[in-house]
Amino acid sequence: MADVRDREISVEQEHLDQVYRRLEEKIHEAEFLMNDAAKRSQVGTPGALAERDAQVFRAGVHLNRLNNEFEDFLFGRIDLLLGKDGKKGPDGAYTAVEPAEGAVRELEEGGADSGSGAGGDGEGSGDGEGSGDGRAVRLVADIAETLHIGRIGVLDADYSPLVIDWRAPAAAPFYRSTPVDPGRVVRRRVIRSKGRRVLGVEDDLMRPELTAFLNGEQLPVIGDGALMAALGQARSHSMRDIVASIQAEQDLVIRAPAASVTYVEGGPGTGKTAVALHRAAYLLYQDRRRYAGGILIVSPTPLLVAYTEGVLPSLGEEGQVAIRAVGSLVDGIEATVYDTPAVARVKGSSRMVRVLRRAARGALEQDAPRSAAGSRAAGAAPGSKRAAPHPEAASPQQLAFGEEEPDAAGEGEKVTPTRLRVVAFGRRLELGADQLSRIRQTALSGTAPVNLLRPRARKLLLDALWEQSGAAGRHDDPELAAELRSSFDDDITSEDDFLAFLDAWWPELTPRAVLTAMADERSLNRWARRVLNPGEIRKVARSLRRDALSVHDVALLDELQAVLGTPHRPRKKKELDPLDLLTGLDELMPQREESQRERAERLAAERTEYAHVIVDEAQDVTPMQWRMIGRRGRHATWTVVGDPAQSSWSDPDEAAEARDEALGTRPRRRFTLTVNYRNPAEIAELAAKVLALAMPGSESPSAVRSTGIEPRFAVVGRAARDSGGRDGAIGRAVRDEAARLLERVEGTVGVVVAMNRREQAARWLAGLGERVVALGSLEAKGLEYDATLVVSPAEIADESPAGLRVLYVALTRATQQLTVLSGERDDPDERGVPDLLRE
Ligand SMILES: Nc1ncnc2c1ncn2[C@@H]1O[C@H](COP(=O)(O)OP(=O)(O)OP(=O)(O)O)[C@@H](O)[C@H]1O
Repeated sequence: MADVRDREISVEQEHLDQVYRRLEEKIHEAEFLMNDAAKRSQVGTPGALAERDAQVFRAGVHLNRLNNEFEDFLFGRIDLLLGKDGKKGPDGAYTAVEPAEGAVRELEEGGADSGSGAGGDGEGSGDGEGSGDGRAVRLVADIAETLHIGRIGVLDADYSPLVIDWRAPAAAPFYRSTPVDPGRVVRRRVIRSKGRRVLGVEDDLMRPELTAFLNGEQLPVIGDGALMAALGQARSHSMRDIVASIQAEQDLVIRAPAASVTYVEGGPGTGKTAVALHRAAYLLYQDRRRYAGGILIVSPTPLLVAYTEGVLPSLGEEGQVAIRAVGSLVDGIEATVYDTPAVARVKGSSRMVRVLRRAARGALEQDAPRSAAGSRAAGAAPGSKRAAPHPEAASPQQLAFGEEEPDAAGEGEKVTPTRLRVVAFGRRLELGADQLSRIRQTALSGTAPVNLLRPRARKLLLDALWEQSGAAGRHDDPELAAELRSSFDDDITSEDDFLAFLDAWWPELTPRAVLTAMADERSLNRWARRVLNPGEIRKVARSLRRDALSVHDVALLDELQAVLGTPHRPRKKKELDPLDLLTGLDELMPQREESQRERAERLAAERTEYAHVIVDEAQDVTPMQWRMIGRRGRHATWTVVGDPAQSSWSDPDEAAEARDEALGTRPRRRFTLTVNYRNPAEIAELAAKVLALAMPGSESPSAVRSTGIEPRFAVVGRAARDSGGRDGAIGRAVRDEAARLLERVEGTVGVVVAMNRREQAARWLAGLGERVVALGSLEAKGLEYDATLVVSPAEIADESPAGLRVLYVALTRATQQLTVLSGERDDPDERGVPDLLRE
């Protein structure tokens, strides 16, 4: 068998060598193009420069891709029967899925072919031996086509396919074929290679009943379990692509057409995130022009973004796809602070829409500090100061979630003017507080964005002053009257005092300024009356007095941006070199046109709407966040990926309503993933107990493998507590167990604690190295580790109304080993099993 394996490896090695020779040729071509294009820079016309830029850009992308793909470039192969009515695709391969009539023959043992067709639809399968009249027959077939599958397609010089791109239609059978429904595939092979060397091959036989021949020799089959090998590998802090082992039910989702909304549900570890990322790459491959509008992937945490962001480049896709955490969806802001569950529940609720609308209007009359007019609303510098602190200090729990102490310093305060005085036509005119207030209310009637109403307010002020001046009745001739009015307006609006008044009375508000105004409890009380209760108002106002923005504040800022609007400003002319201006050279020099690359980069940076939006861990998106995400995909198609059983949001119905509003009336298509590829059966079984408590009646996905290693239960002993104090004892127990797990696994260890122990846990683990990390329960979403230590299930479950579901998430992060550490609150039994995890 070892001989056959070696021979098969060298067969694949030969093919890989050929592929690399071809790739090298292509690299030389790309380099030649780059050099050639660079030479054109001598030709100074703008057209030639733009053409050169475009060429360098294309060649650069090509070269970059080719160089990138060199790792693990070729990973699959399928050997196929003759196809029925197949068409050749652009990659030179046939796309027929079903075998042709007569592709499979019956062969009498020791005799000649019977010639009967047993091809299509698995006809002729069964034990493949014996015939009705007692003679032994075998099913035989010739391999008609062999395809190699890789990260990108490579054609030979004569346009025959050396490698098929994994996303091409001809590659689909590599993922879809199963022994139950094999189509044309006889043998499916996964090739493991590193750099230019083939390390191994693993085969699955899709038609075991068949004796197949390739070039006159029987087709050999090597080992099995490429998927198992992939699943058993040690984990690092970045996710790997699954391109070599995508399973049939996952492939259906990845290749689903991108019309409307695609919903994907499935339990922990069923590959939802992996599928979402591969789908982004697939969509770009299918229709690059359509997705030039960009694909946005929304992730719940920056940790998950960091974990997943390497997958797309490994699939050959960069640039068109933006992966953003939900706390970083507004440009210039990266929120990582979490509000307490009680505050998050209010800030995430769609009730906030009314509060924000009222606040945006009310903030004009505030005595609270405002940022300078003209600064870009949502782009206000993160960390800019908030209002003076409330006398009440934040509760310890809030500090645990919020991290930051309330800001101690006040700020230069501006006061809304209550009187306008001007001189016009030699008369002193004055509007008092009541008049000004009436004018403001009139200007604010309707729903137009507040910042766009300033011209209307200005006009109303001038009308009131004009009326007071008594000049209105001076001329009967309408033309003269209009002229007089126009010179009156000019007079007033050129007065510095008037302009200063307008700036102070109707400043351009930024979302950040309004949020700051909401930190004042009295003001918030006014704006939130009959929408929030007094307890909620107090908590929200207090949380807003913290210096750093929370993840939930970001959706509020985005909503405020929509409510306030951004006044149109003419684009600034490009700055010219002063020397050129002096010499007049600027007039002679052709303006350099924006290169294709610069334009692409600028558009990507300015992009606020996308052609396709993928929402990962959608079960956690709050109603306010759905509104924010919805604004980024008003004309998009969507892929929404989630698991209700893992939701940390307390009111799923409200979130579903907001989601439906964001997605509009587009038709929905649903997929469910059913197999857990992450957890061994032993861990999945334990987690299922919590699922039964969290969501009675819901089904857990079936685990695909088992390791024979049962979860371990540890307890912080009374003796340890007595000697070192409670927290000291837990800390020591956590550190010891983490060190034990580090010895037992090759890869990563995740220690999951309740949110308010986050910092504490990081200190407990200090010095144990980079393979181990401490995580707050909400941060564990979507991540995975070789081993996980879950600290005090009861603490995690009691954190919020959704605590049991958060605990379910924590228990489903391990790929190999799990330890549960209980404290007193967990009420462990004599085996150390905490109350929540007992039968
Ligand atoms: N077809 C596959 N081949 C190899 N590995 C796979 C396959 N499908 C999933 N996996 C692996 O299983 C693990 C879980 O996948 P993923 O994180 O995408 O699951 P998920 O459904 O998003 O989980 P959760 O809901 O817990 O976040 C990952 O390590 C992923 O690489």
